[in-house]
Amino acid sequence: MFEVHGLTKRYGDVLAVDDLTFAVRPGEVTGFLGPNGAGKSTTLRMMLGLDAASSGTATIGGRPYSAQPAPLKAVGALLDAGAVLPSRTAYHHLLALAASNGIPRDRVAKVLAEVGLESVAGRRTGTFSLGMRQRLGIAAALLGDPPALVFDEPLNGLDPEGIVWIRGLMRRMAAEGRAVLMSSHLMSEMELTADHLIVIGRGRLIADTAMETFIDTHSGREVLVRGPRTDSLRRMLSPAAEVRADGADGLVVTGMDAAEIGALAAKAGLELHELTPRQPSLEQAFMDLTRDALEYHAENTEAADNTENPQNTENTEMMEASR
Ligand SMILES: Nc1ncnc2c1ncn2[C@@H]1O[C@H](COP(=O)(O)OP(=O)(O)OP(=O)(O)O)[C@@H](O)[C@H]1O
Repeated sequence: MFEVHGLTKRYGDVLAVDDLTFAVRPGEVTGFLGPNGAGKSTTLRMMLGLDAASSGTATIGGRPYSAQPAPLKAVGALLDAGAVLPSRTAYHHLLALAASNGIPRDRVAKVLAEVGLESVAGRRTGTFSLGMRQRLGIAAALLGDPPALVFDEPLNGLDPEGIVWIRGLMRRMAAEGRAVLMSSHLMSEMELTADHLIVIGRGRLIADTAMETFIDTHSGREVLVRGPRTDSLRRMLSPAAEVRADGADGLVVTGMDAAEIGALAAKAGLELHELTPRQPSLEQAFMDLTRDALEYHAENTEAADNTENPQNTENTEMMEASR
């Protein structure tokens, strides 16, 4: 549905997007991830014809955005929720968009109901909260009932109910066969929402893979072990596994599974009080993968404290060349 090929953007000396190639499939929610300044918004703007590419192409359903006869029917997008005339009511904002794209006016009421803004449809958007503006931006994206949707940080400003609603909406849009591309820094939400991930760092593609594969490959599986004799346990497990302390009586072990650790402990006659495989998270996998691509980070962040993950060097293997 979306195809990006060799997409590159230079702003003077800054290479914001560097030879990006990827595709976004229909029927899936694809998460678009990258640290601050990685080039996500620039890529989305080029895909939507809001910025000219220095080189490369971006198409939606085989055509560039500028060649779409009715753009809102081809792709719905929320990039900047603030980009609305403050003096216009929500209803008139959507009505103007519908009129300029040949969309029947009854869609306006439908999308206002869909995003929960019916009761404030007659209010000027200048009086809207950030979350209300986000909902209005989503209504605009849905207006043309398009087969492709792009959302840049759609969760900004949404309350917990709104976040759960967005999750359901994205899943439903994908289940209806649409291609959904969504950027967000909220990893826990992304993990619940996306099927596939495209990760960029410093403008370059660093992963293009299914969510599950991404987490499995980029996050060392950990096992929490507790017992009264952590010193003996540590000696027994390293150097075969990577071991770090967790409180006075615990160890977090990477590189060995719970069964192996349990068997070794039993053989050595070491008492264990806990042996728990820990579910790796998208957040951990993302931080491990993108540590080298961070441009802006504070000192003493958790990312800097994490132990090294030897799998980081295998980033390029994650890219599915066949896609
Ligand atoms: N109009 C512009 N002029 C000059 N540089 C720009 C412009 N727009 C973006 N950049 C630069 O391009 C790079 C990528 O920015 P972009 O906004 O695309 O990143 P991002 O991944 O969306 O970041 P964030 O997660 O912080 O929103 C940054 O170095 C940014 O400073």
